Amino acid sequence: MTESTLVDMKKAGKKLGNNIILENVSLEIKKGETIGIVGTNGSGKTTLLRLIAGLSYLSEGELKVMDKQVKPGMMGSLPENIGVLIETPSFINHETGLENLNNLAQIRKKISKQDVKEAIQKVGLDPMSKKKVKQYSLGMKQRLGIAQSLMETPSLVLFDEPTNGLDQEGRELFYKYVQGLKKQGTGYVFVSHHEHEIEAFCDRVLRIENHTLVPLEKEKKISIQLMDSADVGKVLSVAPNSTMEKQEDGKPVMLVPFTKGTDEEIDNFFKEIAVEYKRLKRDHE
Ligand SMILES: Nc1ncnc2c1ncn2[C@@H]1O[C@H](COP(=O)(O)OP(=O)(O)OP(=O)(O)O)[C@@H](O)[C@H]1O
Repeated sequence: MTESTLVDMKKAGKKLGNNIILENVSLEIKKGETIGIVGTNGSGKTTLLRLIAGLSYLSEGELKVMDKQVKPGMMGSLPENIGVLIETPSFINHETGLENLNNLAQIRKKISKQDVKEAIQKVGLDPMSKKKVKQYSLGMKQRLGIAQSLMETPSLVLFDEPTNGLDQEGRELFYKYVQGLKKQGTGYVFVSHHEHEIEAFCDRVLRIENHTLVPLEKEKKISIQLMDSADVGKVLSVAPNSTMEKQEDGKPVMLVPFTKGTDEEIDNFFKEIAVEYKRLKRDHE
């Protein structure tokens, strides 16, 4: 554990009733790192996030979050600078988005009303809208939940399926916002079923298998040529570890990292972000 460690989980175990959910889980997250967690339904992904957030406690092992030991009875003395979006965000329905976030910002009094407005703008919502949250669509609520979790520039953010319900624009804005804070040192844990999205975006991806965390096999890169040069930004927004290689016939060639995946799955990933491309080769081929 060093000064730049945000999360230090050692040999952690979690039982719920008589069921073992997690066993022998060790995880270290450093400043500015994006960690992806994948796994089948019911494998324990949300449980892991809840443990790190201090919403639930280990049955075995040790957990430090920003140097504070997380253990039963410490509610209220948890590290304050954690942003959390776990499950559906809940807001006061008869208030506007701005009113909701202003009220929440009052709890810690870390940011100004102007900061709240800017966070709402960053997710593509209008802070001055008179719409009450009850009139929001699912995607709008999700955008507001993202603004809430990021508005105070937390050191660590825990995201459970953050892009659920987001359209293409929402996802691009989300990744841009996340990437901006990452550069300032914010660390992230992403839980998602969109494996390719998470693999392209995160620095490291781990899978929960047989109750424990297993790193996904070493990164591979595929070489692609974009049909439209304007799409470079789109690829970088969801796969920031990609690199621009060269131009061929005026069209950019990029290397995009994937940990695994069939050709069809990778095609679907690019379809989802609406990028037309031609496959050149995989670097491991
Ligand atoms: N209160 C509880 N008591 C007993 N078992 C529980 C309880 N809550 C959850 N579980 C069990 O814990 C396991 C892990 O649940 P969790 O929600 O962490 O999985 P997940 O990987 O996030 O699933 P999903 O992909 O469906 O969101 C599941 O098998 C679930 O049945």
